[in-house]
Amino acid sequence: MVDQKKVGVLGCTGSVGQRFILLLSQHPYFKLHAVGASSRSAGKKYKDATRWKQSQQLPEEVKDMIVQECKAAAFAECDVVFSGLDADVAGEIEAEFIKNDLVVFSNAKNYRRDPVTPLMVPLVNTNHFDIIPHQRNVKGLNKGFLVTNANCSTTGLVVPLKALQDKFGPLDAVMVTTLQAISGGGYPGVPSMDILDNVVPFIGGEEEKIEWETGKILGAVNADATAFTHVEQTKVSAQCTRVAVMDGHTACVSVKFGGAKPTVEEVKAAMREYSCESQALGCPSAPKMAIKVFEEEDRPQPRLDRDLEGGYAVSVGRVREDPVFDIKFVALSHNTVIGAAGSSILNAEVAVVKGLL
Ligand SMILES: NC(=O)C1=CN([C@@H]2O[C@H](COP(=O)(O)OP(=O)(O)OC[C@H]3O[C@@H](n4cnc5c(N)ncnc54)[C@H](OP(=O)(O)O)[C@@H]3O)[C@@H](O)[C@H]2O)C=CC1
Ligand SMILES: N[C@@H](CC(=O)OP(=O)(O)O)C(=O)O
Repeated sequence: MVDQKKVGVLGCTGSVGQRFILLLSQHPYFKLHAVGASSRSAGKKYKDATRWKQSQQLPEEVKDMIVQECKAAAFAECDVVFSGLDADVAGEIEAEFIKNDLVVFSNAKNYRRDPVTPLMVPLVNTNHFDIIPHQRNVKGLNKGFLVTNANCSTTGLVVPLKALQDKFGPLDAVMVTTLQAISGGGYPGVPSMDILDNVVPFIGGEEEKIEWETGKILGAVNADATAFTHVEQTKVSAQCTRVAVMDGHTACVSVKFGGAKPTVEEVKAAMREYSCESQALGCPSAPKMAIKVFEEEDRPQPRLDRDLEGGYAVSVGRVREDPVFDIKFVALSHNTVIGAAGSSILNAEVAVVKGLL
């Protein structure tokens, strides 16, 4: 039995913020204590500040919470602060929280490349928590620390890649084409007249994030836990598109192995058997199966499969030989659960079990 920790949510009114509110309602480790957003929302009751866009009801206990300005003083009692802030403001606001020795789990891109900050996908690299004592030294922190989670498309990609890397060694090349849901752009997101009856073949900065973040996430922490060693061998090429799907990012992936090419059945088995630390630690949100491998020739599909394991698992299907690369497959992940808020929450659960909180 874990003593419930008081948690805050920054950016509580947004697409990711709303998902935090839902996932934290009735959470065994965490109790929502404070919520923050911009000065447009501050001072209002949550139910009046937010345009609730989730298919589940707004939890009763959150409706009348007063939205705070995103200042550390208003969150001083929180054991953990989850950030779903717009990247334009996340850098400065999260820095102020860290300076005040708070624990921040961020969804924003601002500190993902920081050399002492983990870029963590909870189904892949929770061992990167090992750097936290060093981060505290570098930043002069006592109990606070900062962990970021990855870009949502990167998240859905690196889970199957990690299963393959663990089993068959470092990969040589990965080519990925994404079909990304509109909720990935926040609310109100892409105008309806741009996305209906259409595919938009550009998401600013997305391809570069996938190509860079993969190497840090699949990499290691060095021997004295002071730096991350990126995987340099695996070259990643990404093309990203926005499609008229509400939630759930699809990725069409081709892989070239560094060593001998495994069979399709060996690849499927490696993914089915893959397990990770957040599962081994018994974290409440960890999926039973990190990767669900479909045999049906027309799966996974966002509408049918995005909520598998509450959105915390990655679905893979159509595993087959690639005549140019070695193997190709389709992966699907829920962009606001395992791709965003759920990732932060599961990372924080691991931190609780590891005694970092
Ligand atoms: N959506 C997704 O699938 C994913 C998103 N992310 C990242 O998560 C973050 C949030 O994304 P998303 O929820 O989609 O974005 P939204 O645009 O839906 O929400 C942004 C939030 O930031 C708040 N905000 C804006 N300006 C300020 C300010 N000046 N001070 C304080 N708060 C402010 C907004 O509050 P208000 O309502 O008051 O304006 C709102 O709560 C981004 O950094 C995004 O890149 C990461 C992975 C996936
Ligand atoms: N760009 C992603 C969501 C996102 O905000 O990503 P990031 O946190 O890497 O900026 C999408 O459009 O689906």
